[in-house]
Amino acid sequence: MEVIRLDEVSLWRRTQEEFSYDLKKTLLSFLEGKYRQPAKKLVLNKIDLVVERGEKIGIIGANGSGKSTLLKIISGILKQSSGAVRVRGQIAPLIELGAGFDAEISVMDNILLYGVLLGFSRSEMRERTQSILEFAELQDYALVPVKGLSSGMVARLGFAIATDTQPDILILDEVLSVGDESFKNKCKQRIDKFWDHNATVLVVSHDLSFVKQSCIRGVWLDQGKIRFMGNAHETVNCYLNSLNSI
Ligand SMILES: Nc1ncnc2c1ncn2[C@@H]1O[C@H](COP(=O)(O)OP(=O)(O)OP(=O)(O)O)[C@@H](O)[C@H]1O
Repeated sequence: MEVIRLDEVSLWRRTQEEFSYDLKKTLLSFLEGKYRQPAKKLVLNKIDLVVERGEKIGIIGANGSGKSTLLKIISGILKQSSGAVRVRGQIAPLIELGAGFDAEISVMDNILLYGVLLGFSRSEMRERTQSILEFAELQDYALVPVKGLSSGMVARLGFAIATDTQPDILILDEVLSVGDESFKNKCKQRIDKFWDHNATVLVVSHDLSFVKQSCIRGVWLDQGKIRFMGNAHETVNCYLNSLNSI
């Protein structure tokens, strides 16, 4: 059964330089007749992707190739400029490293907040809090504001929350690159559990051996385009070969 379908999905984003334009400069250049349209970049370029229920897909590629953006489009955080996106089933929240949490409030309150956003009642979430803290190994940090955690700890918290709720579709961004070895193993086991439950898993990772080991299919993104798609081994090898030939 098809759970995700992207047809010719493209996304344009304004380039970062534009953010440094201040209003006065823009107005002045406009008055002088020199106004330029803000530069835009094609971040995703006609992506076609069909994901079947239960697939485990690893998304790889260079920095800036569009991997996280693709996950955001699938999760509905970003809207494509053109093309169609269809997703069937409950999708886990995509919690980016560092973002997504309120840094000023405690770990516990962030867990409750996320739960409520996901539609769980407060009492239900209170029950879940313990298992989330335990999995993330952050029991001693329950009352610490998130800004007091290391980036690896934030990633662990994100992973623990996203995977505690048994979603149909699990989407993970880079979490495995940040966790230490023992946490990585725990993550792998949990991901395997999702596999057993026939959940669909999409992972962005720079950890190519993880992609080879734990994913069935691989997608290699290159400058916003799918450069190669196939079984995970083939995809990783193809990507590595291209790096070696530079
Ligand atoms: N908030 C933003 N506004 C404008 N452009 C952005 C924004 N975030 C990312 N981009 C641009 O979109 C492109 C793709 O970024 P994306 O984060 O999806 O890449 P990535 O493959 O996940 O990279 P990495 O491996 O470094 O995490 C890059 O050119 C980046 O500069």
